[in-house]
Amino acid sequence: MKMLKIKDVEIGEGIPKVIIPLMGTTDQELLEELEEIKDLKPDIVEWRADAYSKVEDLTAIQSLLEKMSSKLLNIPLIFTFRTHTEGGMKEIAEDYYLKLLKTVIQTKKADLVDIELFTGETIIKEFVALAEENGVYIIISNHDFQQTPAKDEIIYRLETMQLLGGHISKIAVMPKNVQDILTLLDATITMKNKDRDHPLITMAMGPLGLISRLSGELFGSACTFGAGRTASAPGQIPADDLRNVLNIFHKYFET
Ligand SMILES: O=C1C[C@@](O)(C(=O)O)C[C@@H](O)[C@@H]1O
Repeated sequence: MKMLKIKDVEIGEGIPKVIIPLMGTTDQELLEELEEIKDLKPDIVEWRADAYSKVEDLTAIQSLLEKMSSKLLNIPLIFTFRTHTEGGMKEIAEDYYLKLLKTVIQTKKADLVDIELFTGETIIKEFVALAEENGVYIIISNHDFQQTPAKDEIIYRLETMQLLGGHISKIAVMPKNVQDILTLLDATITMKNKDRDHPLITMAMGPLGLISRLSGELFGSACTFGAGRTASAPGQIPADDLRNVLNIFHKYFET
């Protein structure tokens, strides 16, 4: 897996990088939350803007992004609006979703922007080109809160993300039993062994899926989400517990 270096963070190399989500709803809450999570030493911070009360105000988004990026300094920032159909907190029109992502990319204040695979191939390719012009990286993502697709389907989605030019591919699935976790891990290791040129992030959500959030160094998931003030998905454990396990794993792990 080729490594992607964003600021000083080497994604796809060594210990999986810990991403802490910001889930505040107001400017004040978000800025306080940001200070709080900085103490947890995140490798990367994700702003889950679908939780933000003023997400439909582009000027408010731009000004908050500026404040966040100036406070985060060398910590990369991901901008994510998780759509309602993929588990997000707010429903917005598709046109606005696209306008929002475009505005964020053009501010150049987020290092990475998340776009969902089902947005459509043509649009995604346009966003990848726009991001590259602006020095921003694209995570193409997919979330299944109902089930775990078959291994071939998971691989197909991750490969499609790569073919569309995304810089990182991410899939989150919901396991119904232990076998589903093996399916997700099997798809992940299969993709890792293809040795394509960009990092993957995979996870099984909910309490059953916890092992997938801890074992990325072995199976090939380059980043893992840990909760700061509030978890952004079921199954996320506190970031400091997560880091402890990742460190123990890394200490005794030999490639
Ligand atoms: O895509 C993801 C992964 C995630 O859903 C998780 O399961 O940790 C959490 C989200 O905030 C993030 O955008």
